[in-house]
Amino acid sequence: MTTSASTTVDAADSEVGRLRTVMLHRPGPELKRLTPRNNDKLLFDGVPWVGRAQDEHDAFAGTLRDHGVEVLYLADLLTQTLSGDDARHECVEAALSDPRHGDTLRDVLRSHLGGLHPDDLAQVLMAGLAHEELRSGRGLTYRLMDPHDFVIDPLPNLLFTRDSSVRIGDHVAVTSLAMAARRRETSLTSAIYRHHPRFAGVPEVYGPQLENLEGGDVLLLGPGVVAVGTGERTTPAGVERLARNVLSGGLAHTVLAVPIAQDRATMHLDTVLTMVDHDAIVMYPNVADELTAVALRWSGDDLVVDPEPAPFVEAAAAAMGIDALRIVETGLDPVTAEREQWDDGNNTLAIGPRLAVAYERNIETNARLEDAGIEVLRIAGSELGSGRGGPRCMSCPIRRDSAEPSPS
Ligand SMILES: NC(=[NH2+])NCCC[C@H](N)C(=O)O
Repeated sequence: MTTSASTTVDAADSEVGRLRTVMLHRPGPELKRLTPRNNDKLLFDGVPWVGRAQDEHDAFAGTLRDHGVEVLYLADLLTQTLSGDDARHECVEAALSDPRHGDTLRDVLRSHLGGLHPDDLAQVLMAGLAHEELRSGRGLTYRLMDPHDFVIDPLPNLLFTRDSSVRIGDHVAVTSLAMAARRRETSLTSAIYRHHPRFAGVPEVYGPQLENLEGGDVLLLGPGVVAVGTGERTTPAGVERLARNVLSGGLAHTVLAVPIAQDRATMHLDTVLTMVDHDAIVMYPNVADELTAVALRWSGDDLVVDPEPAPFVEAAAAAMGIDALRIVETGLDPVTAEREQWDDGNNTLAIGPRLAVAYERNIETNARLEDAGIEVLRIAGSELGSGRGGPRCMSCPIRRDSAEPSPS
């Protein structure tokens, strides 16, 4: 049996090593900005009941803490980070880089943000700023804006901390988000990793100015093996860049590029499969059965791309050095599977091998997980789920025990 090596450094080399520290974002005022007019643009499928979403999220965090996981909140880290001038400057300039502003409004905003206490600045950077909240607004842009417009757009998808940064080994990849509604998120995560003392000096293996790459597409299949989905969010160029950086830096020996359909239902690889044990995944058969993978490796000083794609499950097992991946299928019949996939039935968060957090509503998938020997910690997600994300994408592991067998 594989045992885990306990670690004291921030690192992760799998999706299932015992989870020690995680970064979450408790939904806040940015969710109150969602209306039927803007929810599509802001990538939510509805208008959540914010108080209930917070209760659900608190229960999620409570479940993690009950299992010994340290929970760090993005909002706290950001507020602490913003007490430094450099971080403040970076985050403010990122908010002001919106070409809609024009010079006059940008100057007004710069002086408004410059006067805010770190607590208030963090709130504005996360929840945005409505036209009517900027009392000092002036100039043509300001005058012609609709009173309902945002001078700074809110970031309701901060909730999905998995997407804006990923641990790969002891490095961090700050990603490059594809959708306009999310792009500014990485200015905040980037500032946290660069300037917060908790993360001082963490080596970076990717950055927000690079080709599109989102954390929901990145799966650490096991030590040395990284699968990266490419579809609606991560581009093939993003996979190639990450592979180059990860392989040349010795953080992995194989990267598997996994094409997925360019659909909302399958926006990230973690919507169709996630790991629940060292050698087991939960996956959506309607899609995942057809998945292929192209293996990338490093030879000498260049990327070597396998000439032929292989079925994903076979390529994954080969790269991981195991006979086969055990597969737990989403749902029951194809319709239940489709419903439970949509409700993030595959988007489970492993706290350790064979121990996973899942939305309670995915009854059939959870039953199948239990039949396969996976303990399921059920959480409510009726409101949280309206952003189309589950326990995995609402969590960014900072530290997991290594999945490598510990030396005996
Ligand atoms: N890794 C994930 N599955 N993330 C879900 C992100 C959902 C978010 N509303 C978006 O569209 O970006």
